Amino acid sequence: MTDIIVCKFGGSSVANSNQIEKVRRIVADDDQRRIVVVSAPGRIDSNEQKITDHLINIATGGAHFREQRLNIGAAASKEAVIKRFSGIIQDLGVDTGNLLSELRRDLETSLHGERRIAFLSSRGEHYNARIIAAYFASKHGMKAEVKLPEDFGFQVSDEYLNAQLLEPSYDKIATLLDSDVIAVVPGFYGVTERGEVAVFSRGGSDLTGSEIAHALDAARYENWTDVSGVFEADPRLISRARAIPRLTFKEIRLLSSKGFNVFHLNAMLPCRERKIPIHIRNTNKPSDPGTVILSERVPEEGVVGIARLDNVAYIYLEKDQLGEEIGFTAELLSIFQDFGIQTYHYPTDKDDISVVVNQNDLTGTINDLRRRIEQKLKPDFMDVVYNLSILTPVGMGLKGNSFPMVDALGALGDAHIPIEMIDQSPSQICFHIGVQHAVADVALQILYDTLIG
Ligand SMILES: Nc1ncnc2c1ncn2[C@@H]1O[C@H](COP(=O)(O)OP(=O)(O)O)[C@@H](O)[C@H]1O
Ligand SMILES: N[C@@H](CC(=O)OP(=O)(O)O)C(=O)O
Repeated sequence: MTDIIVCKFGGSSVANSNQIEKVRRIVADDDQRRIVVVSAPGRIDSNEQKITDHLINIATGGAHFREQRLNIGAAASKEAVIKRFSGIIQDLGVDTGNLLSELRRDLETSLHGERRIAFLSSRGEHYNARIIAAYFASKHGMKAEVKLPEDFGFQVSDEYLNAQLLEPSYDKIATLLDSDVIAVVPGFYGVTERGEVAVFSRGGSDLTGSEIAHALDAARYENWTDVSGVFEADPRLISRARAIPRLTFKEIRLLSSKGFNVFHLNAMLPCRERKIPIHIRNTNKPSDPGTVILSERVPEEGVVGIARLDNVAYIYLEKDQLGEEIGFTAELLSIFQDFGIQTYHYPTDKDDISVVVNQNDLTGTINDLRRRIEQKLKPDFMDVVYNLSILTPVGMGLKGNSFPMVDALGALGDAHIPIEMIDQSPSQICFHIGVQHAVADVALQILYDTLIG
């Protein structure tokens, strides 16, 4: 293990010059903080959009915001991106040469399809890292340099919008420590073998930081955001929720995959492999203790957090003895795979099965999907149920302890909340309760009060 700390600052921490100054102070405060991964500027306030969303909107000719029913065209997004970066440069008072003309040129790229979306959506991180490194170095005499993925060889697969890091990158990442400068690295993107830009899935700067921590065998991976750690429930939904002091890698994996969007669900994997603690901290309150994520902890409670996933649908099939038909489930799941639809659970019984999915993935494909299932598997009955929310209590203390599950169902029953689905995870450290979206707020509140509050 080295004594290096890898820090990642999320979009909210680098959204404007005030935030960037807070980042500079945090980095300067500990000389072990040698790697600084930065995101694109995030929201300054809730009616602003993230720069990455503006960039995707430019790439898609305005379709990205149209899908979210936002009336912001591609030209307006272009203006917003340029305005935000020129504002940051001006407010920081830093000389960035012809960086803004480079940005304008990049926004006019002639790339098409996924390559276009990947390239444009990476520009937020790319330009922010260059500006932040210039600010660190020129204004305060810090020894800092930008290290771009295309220069040091952060190589990824050519799945342009869902890239994976390639093995040779690990040796290249190690070269970041060749000199004693602080390396400012843009998160979220890498380059393919052919030198094209490919991005991780959304929120993927967390992954950049985690992969770098892994490659350098860092002492710690600090993930700086705008909340004081991982909360027991989304703090926007449960105002009483508190930061969780300690979580295991397994617990954060389950919470992130079931709706906590504070930390990318795959970002714990590279750290887990080398037992590198992850520390989630608040850029606006650096003295708050935050949440530490590690290999093991002694649970003092049953449930440590409750995640919520909205926009869930399931496809339900009935066919006599399908549960005995070897290969039925495999064939059904391969149809979803052919349509590029990720499946979450597939509870099965003797004569029926349901497949749980993100309902946005069914937009535009559901009719073709149904047709293909009918042709291939000839079910007796098929139905699609939309607008569910899945609530997932998680905690190491649930293993072998069914009381919280009983309490949860009892409390929802007392409140006459209809339950659409129940499922216990094979690990026994979480269970899922599906309810109609319309009652999800009340149901989450009841579960919080019963299991944690
Ligand atoms: N359980 C949770 N604990 C903490 N934050 C959560 C949780 N669930 C959702 N969030 C939201 O995640 C946000 C932080 O994630 P994100 O917006 O990706 O930050 P960043 O811009 O730092 O990458 C918080 O502001 C909070 O609204
Ligand atoms: N900017 C990218 C990657 C990222 O990780 O952003 P953030 O740190 O703001 O979640 C996105 O919006 O998806």
